[in-house]
Amino acid sequence: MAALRAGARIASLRRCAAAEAASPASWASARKEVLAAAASGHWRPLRHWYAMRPCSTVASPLKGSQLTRHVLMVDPRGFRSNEETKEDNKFMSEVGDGDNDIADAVMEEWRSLVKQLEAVGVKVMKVDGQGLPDEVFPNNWFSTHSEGRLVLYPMKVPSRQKEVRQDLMDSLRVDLGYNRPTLDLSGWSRSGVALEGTGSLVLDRPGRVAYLARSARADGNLGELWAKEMGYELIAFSSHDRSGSEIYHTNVLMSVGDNFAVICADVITDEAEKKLVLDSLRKTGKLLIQVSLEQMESFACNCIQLQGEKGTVLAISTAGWGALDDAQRATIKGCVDHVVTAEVPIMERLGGGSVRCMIAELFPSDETPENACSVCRVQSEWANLDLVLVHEPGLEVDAVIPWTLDTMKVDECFNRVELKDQHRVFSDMLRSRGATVLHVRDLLNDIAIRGDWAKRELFEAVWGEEFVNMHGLANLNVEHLTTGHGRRTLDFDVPPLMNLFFMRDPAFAVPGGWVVISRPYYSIRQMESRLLRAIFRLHPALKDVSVYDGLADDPDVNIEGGDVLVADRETVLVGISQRTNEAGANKLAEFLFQKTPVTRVVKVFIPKQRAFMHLDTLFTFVNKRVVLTMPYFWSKPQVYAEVARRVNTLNEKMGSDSRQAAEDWVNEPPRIEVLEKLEDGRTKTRTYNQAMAGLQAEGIIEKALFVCGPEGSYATEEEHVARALTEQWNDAANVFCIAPNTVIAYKWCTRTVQHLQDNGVDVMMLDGFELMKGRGGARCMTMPLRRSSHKRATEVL
Ligand SMILES: NC(=[NH2+])NCCC[C@H](N)C(=O)O
Repeated sequence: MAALRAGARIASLRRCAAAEAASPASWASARKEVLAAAASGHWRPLRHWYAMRPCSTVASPLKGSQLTRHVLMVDPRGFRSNEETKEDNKFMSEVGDGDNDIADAVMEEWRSLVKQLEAVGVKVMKVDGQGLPDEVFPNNWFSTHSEGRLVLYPMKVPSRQKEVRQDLMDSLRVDLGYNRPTLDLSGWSRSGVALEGTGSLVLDRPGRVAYLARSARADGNLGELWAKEMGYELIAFSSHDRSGSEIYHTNVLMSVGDNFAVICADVITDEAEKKLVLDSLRKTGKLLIQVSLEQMESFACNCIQLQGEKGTVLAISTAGWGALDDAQRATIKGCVDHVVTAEVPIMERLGGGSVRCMIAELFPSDETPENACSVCRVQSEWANLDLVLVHEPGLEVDAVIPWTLDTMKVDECFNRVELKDQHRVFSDMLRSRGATVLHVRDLLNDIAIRGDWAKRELFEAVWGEEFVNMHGLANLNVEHLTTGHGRRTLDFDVPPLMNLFFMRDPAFAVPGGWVVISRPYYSIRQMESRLLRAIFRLHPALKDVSVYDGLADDPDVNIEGGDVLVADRETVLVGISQRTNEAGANKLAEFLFQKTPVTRVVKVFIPKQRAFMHLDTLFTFVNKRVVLTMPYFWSKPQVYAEVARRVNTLNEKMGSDSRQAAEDWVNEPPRIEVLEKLEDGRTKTRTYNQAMAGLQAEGIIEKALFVCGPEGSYATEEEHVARALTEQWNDAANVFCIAPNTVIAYKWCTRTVQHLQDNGVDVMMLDGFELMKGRGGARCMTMPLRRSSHKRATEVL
């Protein structure tokens, strides 16, 4: 599926590129917009990419090595002097004719460099070129990082943008164990902003410093974004060659090894900037080898230090090495174990790049899959919350009037201001224990701000191509994706997503790093799932998350996240309820057994009533194997039947015709059915008519706490159930476990809160009077994306 998606994405990017080429005006305005955003410091994508940086294993200073033994090189089968790059690459001195001879000769230069590197024990991954003129310089479009990350870069000219190879990246991601989201900056090229990989950025990896000579190929603002995202300090400066032009790539004027740096400081004309660069190199312990302008022009700085089998290696061209004087060469020899000098004169003259440019370093991930912190990792309902997605209710609330309550699936009209405020307090609570909180609205803006092509893709994914064409992209506003689209009050072409703040339901994370897209029961909620699917597909920091959308379009299936509880890494509970049917649960089980570590799916059959619309309205975890649920619900459903009968009598006496299906509690009591995946791939089923006893026998729960207090604490069981039904209606059972034994609960559910506290549960109380009118609690309002198993500092102390 990932490959398919990448294919579709590339196709649509091409479409957009073509559209932009056809309309230079919109291209120019997009560029202006982006640069204005850059200048004003509004880097929206940055904020979220940065926030999404996994918190426990962020690259720390002095982590990792400067040198690698693994490199990737692309053969120059399509090599030719590129008119497009010649414009600002002053190192290209000729344009070739006699193309055939050149191609052979350049291939020979490349092969002999590969051989020489291999001879000293550098491992070279050789990749067949696709026939593009400059693809022998792959270090410009991607870089790899031992923190488990790949970065893709925007190239200045169209012929070079084509070098970006998704297929290659997909296999590198697997082979080198990169389990963090790819930082894909390549889309910026559409806005005319370039940053050409380790051509533009010369990295001191352990020192976390990135040097950047500003040029048309090295945008300072984008460099800044890169540095923030990757945890580096950026040192940007201007440079000028002898004709006064900017030097096109930083890596032709400097090279940083692990203990030395070669640099032509004369080209840094601003004295303060020059001092900054040299001081930084000295401060980070580099022995400086300063070279002249002439030496730089012979590619003396376009060299790279690598790790060989028997010590470190400097790879440099014969021209570069030859241009150095004896003293400089002696100093370098004192810093490295071997020097490899490669004969690459044609490449240098016609390509304007030398040895360093041809080598893309591969830094395998130094994180094991187990401790790696990918974006999506949910293996329980209780581990510390790291990353969570929410939606703050906005103007969609205006669609709720007394006459639309049923359609909107809420039970009261809201006070808009209070509703928002209460949700903000909720987000703050989530943050207060260290979680990063993502908002749907921000993610949508992150996508759309990348350019019209991205906005189009987003609207087409959610509202369909026809709708977008009919209204015109310019008339569509990202805000409307949540608030609905209509011409007049309450006359909607697409409905407002009033229930989107119950983020739990439209999609849900399961073990194995997957997000599953739901298929909601009511059509008013189905658009929410489409929106979530688009976000996971298009947001740059989420698009590496594996998404299963096989349920989303299946008309036989109903499933909502409120019914799905991750008991542990191998066990998922699925409520069979008003909103989720057996077809949904079975198909989910099939997927989980095939693609994830889950081996047990427990179907929990509950009454199909609005009050218990999802399993999580009456059953949530507060800690490992500890749950909060309704009293007598699982063990003595006849108590509910009795309360229902009394209510029916009362209603009848009072002349009301409202009735409860009392006998259903006796005829179809809650029960569970366990599907287990066997070693041979087949599935075994066990049924327990006593659900609670079954969950205990399966080792899924050890202890239960009850809404409104412990069982046996009221004069009669009926009284307890009557009290509990009232608090449960206001989501007393729908608590959100933010860390082991720590939950967020509505403060109005006083009896339940008291009982939790009596049992040592840390309860964060939320004033949710408006929120609960929507008939959902704290768990309903969250979509956890990552929970970590490590202990937080506060727990260890
Ligand atoms: N996971 C939950 N319990 N979500 C509650 C959703 C409430 C929402 N008003 C609905 O009826 O759909």
